[in-house]
Amino acid sequence: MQVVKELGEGSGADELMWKGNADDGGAENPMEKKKSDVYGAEMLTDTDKADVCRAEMLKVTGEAAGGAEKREEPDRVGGGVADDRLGRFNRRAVKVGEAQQRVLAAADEQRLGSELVPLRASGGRRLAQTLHATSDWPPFARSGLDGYAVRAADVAHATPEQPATLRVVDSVAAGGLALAAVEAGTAVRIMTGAAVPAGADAVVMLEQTADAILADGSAAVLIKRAGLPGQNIAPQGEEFRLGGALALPGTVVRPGHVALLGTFGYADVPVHKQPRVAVFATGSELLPVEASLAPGQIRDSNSCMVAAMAEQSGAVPILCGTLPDDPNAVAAALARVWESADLIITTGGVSVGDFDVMSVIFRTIKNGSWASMRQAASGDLPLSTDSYSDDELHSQTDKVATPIQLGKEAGSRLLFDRVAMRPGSPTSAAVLEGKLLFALSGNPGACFVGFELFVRPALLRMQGASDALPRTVTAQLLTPIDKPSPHDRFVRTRLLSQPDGRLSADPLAFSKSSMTASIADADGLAVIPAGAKGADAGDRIEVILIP
Ligand SMILES: Nc1nc2c(c(=O)[nH]1)N[C@H]1C(S)=C(S)[C@@H](COP(=O)(O)OP(=O)(O)OC[C@H]3O[C@@H](n4cnc5c(N)ncnc54)[C@H](O)[C@@H]3O)O[C@H]1N2
Ligand code: MOO
Repeated sequence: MQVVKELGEGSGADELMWKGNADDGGAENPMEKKKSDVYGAEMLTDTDKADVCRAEMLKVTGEAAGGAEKREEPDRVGGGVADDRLGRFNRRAVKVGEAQQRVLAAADEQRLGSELVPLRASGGRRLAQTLHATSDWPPFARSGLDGYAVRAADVAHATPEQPATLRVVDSVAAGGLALAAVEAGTAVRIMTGAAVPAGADAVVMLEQTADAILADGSAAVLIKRAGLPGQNIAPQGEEFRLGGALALPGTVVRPGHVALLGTFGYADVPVHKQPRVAVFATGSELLPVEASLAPGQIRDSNSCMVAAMAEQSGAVPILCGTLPDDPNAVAAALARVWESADLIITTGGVSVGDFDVMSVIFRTIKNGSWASMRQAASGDLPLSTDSYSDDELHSQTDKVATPIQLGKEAGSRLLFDRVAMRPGSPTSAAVLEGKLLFALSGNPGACFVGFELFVRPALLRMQGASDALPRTVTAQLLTPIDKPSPHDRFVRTRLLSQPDGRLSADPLAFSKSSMTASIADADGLAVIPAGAKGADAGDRIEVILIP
């Protein structure tokens, strides 16, 4: 025990981990140079680093090299200090694209059902089925102007000097129907939007006519401009034919769709249900937004930011407040909210610190002991993660009346607990008893990026979006991003239009993982691929658009 403790406080492995994963401020780590020299850390992947850490720890604890594989076995809750440390570091980084695919596959399994909402409330929702035109549109040949419905043949040669004279047989307003048909030598006065009377095949605008009286005293019109068949008439079915598709499932209902659906009589619209998203912030340092600052404490800004982002993704956030750095309290809270949420997001406590509670929760999911922990934390067992071994846990759970299922059997599985990206490398995701759980970093910048890359796509997919991944554009980088990184980097940036119409990316200052200042100004996330160098000014780079 003593040896392990010493390792924890001063090992090169730990410092290497710190260096490799802390945000851009990591460059200021005074140990950086030394550790890079020893391990070539600049280009180590997280997996490499985890391996180095593991190897170092196994060496110190006296285990054979082959023991490393043994350590891949589930690390059990409460398995002792050495196990705990191994569990903390044994997190293999997956690439962003792979992590997104895992999230989308899980979200596919959790697509939400549909509901009918009033048309007025359908804006921003996603259609649950293809909607069709319920009639031709326009439903009748419609005048585009105020004027006279005529037979084009009657006015084919009309000029101001030699106008065509037509007897006016009727007048029709929008919403009405002419009683008389247009026959040779006659016209019907017509208003914009009215149905063109039978017999007419052209409408002449009022400005090209003059009123007249015939010898018999009846009303007439002088047509002073030649007309062509079809002029100023919107034919029936010009825009849509009965049964034609208006919009496909998954389409976001925009104002234009609302207009279409209103046009075709969809008073109620079938849309995907909105995911209910529970949002917890973990961290004993967190104060509610309305509280005054106290020494060492900060306000919980992540919860509301995440809630706003969830809303922007079509979800209904449920703000659940802050949780202390106590795994049992977190497990109990997750269990409590599980019923009323479709997806759960936590922020903070996901790294390797002593109080990183979400890492503990994720380890139980990873090793299949989540259900035990949940049950215990919910009050059925007096469990404390560090006071019970796994065996003790199981022997106690055997005694409870309702047999519990272990995590995997109950539909819980880890999707990833580390991503090869910066910021947000500790971002973790799991399926928790059939529902998606995301543990975003507490660092506001990393929290934001984690949401954009993983949570938003999940929420969109649950609402039926086929194009759930973030949209990207290509832009020219305005200022260099020099720092090499073993992981892809996602740098908050402003997007500007150049005179030639192309886009340029202007990386924002104060854009470290821990910083909040630049989030509000960001139009996009500049993607700087992993590599020994960053990116030069003038490079064409990919930028993820922030909605
Ligand atoms: N030894 C190591 N330390 C750290 C590593 C590592 O690999 N080894 N990773 C670093 C990286 S990268 C990140 S990112 C952070 C992630 O930390 P957590 O996600 O566990 O977040 P916390 O430690 O809880 O908080 C980090 C930071 O953010 C503030 N915070 C937390 N919650 C909120 C909130 N709701 N609203 C506003 N601000 C919040 C918190 O006070 C901290 O300052 O870990 C590095 N460390
Ligand atoms: O760099 Mo962490 O990955 O700061 O979010």
